[in-house]
Amino acid sequence: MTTPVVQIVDAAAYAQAVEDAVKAAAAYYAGGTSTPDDDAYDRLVRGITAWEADHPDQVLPDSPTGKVAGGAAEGDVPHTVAMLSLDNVFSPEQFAAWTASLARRIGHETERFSVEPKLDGLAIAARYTQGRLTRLITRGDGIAGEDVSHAIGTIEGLPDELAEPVTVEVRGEVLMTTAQFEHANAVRTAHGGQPFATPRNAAAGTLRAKDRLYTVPMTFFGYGLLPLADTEPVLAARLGELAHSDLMALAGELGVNTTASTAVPGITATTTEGVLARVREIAALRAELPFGIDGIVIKADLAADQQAAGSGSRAPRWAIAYKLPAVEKITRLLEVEWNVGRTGIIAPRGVLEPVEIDGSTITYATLHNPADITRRDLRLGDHVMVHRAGDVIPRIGAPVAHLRTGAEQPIEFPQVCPRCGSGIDTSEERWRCEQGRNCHLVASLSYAAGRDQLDIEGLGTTRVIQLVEAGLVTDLADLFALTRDQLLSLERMAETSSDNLLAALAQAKTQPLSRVLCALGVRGTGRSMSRRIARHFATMDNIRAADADALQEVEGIGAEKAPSIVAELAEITPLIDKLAAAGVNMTEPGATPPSAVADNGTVTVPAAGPLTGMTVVVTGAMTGPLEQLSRNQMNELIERAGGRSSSSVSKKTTLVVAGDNAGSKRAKAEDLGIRLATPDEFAALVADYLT
Ligand SMILES: NC(=O)c1ccc[n+]([C@@H]2O[C@H](COP(=O)([O-])OP(=O)(O)OC[C@H]3O[C@@H](n4cnc5c(N)ncnc54)[C@H](O)[C@@H]3O)[C@@H](O)[C@H]2O)c1
Ligand SMILES: [Zn+2]
Repeated sequence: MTTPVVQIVDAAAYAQAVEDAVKAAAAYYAGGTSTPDDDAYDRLVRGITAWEADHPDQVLPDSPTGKVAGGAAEGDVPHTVAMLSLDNVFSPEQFAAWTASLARRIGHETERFSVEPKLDGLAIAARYTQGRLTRLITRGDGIAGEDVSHAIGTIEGLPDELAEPVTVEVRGEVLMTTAQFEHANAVRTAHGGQPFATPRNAAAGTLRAKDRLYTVPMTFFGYGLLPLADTEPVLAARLGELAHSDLMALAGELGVNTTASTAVPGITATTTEGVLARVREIAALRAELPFGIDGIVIKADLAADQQAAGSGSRAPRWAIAYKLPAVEKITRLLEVEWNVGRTGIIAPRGVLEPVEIDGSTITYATLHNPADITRRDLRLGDHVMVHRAGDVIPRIGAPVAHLRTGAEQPIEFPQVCPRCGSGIDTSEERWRCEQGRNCHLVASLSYAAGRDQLDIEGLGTTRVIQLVEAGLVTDLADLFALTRDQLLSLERMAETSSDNLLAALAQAKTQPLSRVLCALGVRGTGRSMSRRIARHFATMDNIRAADADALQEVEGIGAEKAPSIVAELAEITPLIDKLAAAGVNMTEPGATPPSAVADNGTVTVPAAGPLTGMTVVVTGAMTGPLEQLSRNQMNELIERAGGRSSSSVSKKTTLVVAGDNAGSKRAKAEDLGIRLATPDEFAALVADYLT
């Protein structure tokens, strides 16, 4: 997982890159929001490193290379022992090379390794005087850090008082757990602040903030224990001799939180294989951890090995970070979709400008709920931090506010259920369709009653909801069993409307098979596909008898769609039977089944109509005898007359029916020299088929 470098071409570009990197690092360590994502920063630093390797005499003093915190952080409290960064490896091979170089340096194989998660927060030194926590210092530039003692009392796992009155320095990571991060952003935005983009960013910003009106908790994990100047000499000597794993046990006994309290406790291993096995285990658990990790830290466990290895100016030689792929990237939020779940939960989903995270391209990410969108102050067009760990659904974090251009648009929340049109219950953070589990039923009944399906006048969504809520209808077929008395028992249902609805239902039973099929809502069978299937098979029995191969004879049904249509039709067999029993028409007028081979061996060919062999496109407003026809009805008419309907003009088009205000389709037909007809001319052509 080595990201490509930024190519630096000349000294000016190099100077600019150094300036950019120092600026980014300064913001990064101070908890600012204006940082690039880590991959982008690392690419920049690799570019700087590469250029410096070729131009060693032109290295700028500000350069981030070879420095702790990229040279950007500072402070005025000197550290007892330098607080360093870590070098990285990215693969088992690189790790093996590191262990080999360590063995050469110390003159023998490393006897024992400690393996711990690399917590993704920021390093801190906590000084205890006779057991009391007196001072908190950031890592700073490694030599001196900033005093952040004001944060004492807000960091879980870092007790005010140790179990023993010892004078020691505890080092470790301050971070925000996922829950603490959510809480911090809620509190921050409630106080009018911008939400933090990442938990790391939130921890850095919170730790350094002095005069906040509110406090938000963070968590500490210790990974170092060392003596201070006035530590009692026996203890000081002991701390200098203990193995890292023993120091961690001691820290735990003193009351300091360590990784021992997590699902990925630090362990020791004596072989490279043992270390790598643990690396894999921790990587596999990463997505489930309640805090972020960005790798695994491997240390020579024994004090003697550490001393023999020594340290460089930026990192110790006895420890290494085995980096895991970045799980956070910045990309743009393009759109928000609202999906209704099985139980009626209406969940927003963000559509992203595609971004690659850990080897997969991410185009969607969850946004939880409307309150969350408001809390994060997200807008369409925003640059957002996207987080994806393992197989978990990617999440959208906060917007990167300083990248706003002013063209961002507010995200619109739905006013009615986007699936069935009912009201929305907004009393909880997770919005829900008022129909709950019935939402799907209401939506499918409303769809079936629609103009292009069974065209049942008087059966709009409101009426469907009424029927469903009264328990009168539990599926499509129940509609046809409704009685006058039942309808009259409903509110706002007078005699006339009841009779009208019954008449409309009776009429719906006579609709052609294509519309009945469409009304069933089988995936992949919209209006025109339903017509093609119905014309091809002529009867519902034939359709149901068809296997996937037979279905593929219908134009537009491929190897992928066919089996799913077959399976879905099989699933709704009882419903289809119930509809047939209720008297719903199951044949397509004028169509002949494909294998209608007569006894004498001749195949019955469907009667040719005036449009046989033609592909017809309708555009503009219809007038005259065609005025009342919807686009769907026009297409039905074309197909009844033997033609093929299409919605776009191409070289294959044979006729374009162009009504008033016909636009680009007409122009294209003229360009291609395709025959044009007015609505009246067309009506005359298909007069026999107009019903
Ligand atoms: N996005 C940006 O603009 C930006 C700017 C600067 C740095 N960065 C990122 O920061 C990283 C470099 O930062 P760094 O110098 O803090 O180094 P680092 O985070 O890669 O590694 C060193 C740190 O690991 C931490 N750590 C966690 N668990 C540990 C454990 N068990 N034992 C010991 N240490 C442990 C300590 O805080 C230590 O200081 C780079 O990966 C870079 O991408 C990003
Ligand atoms: Zn609904």
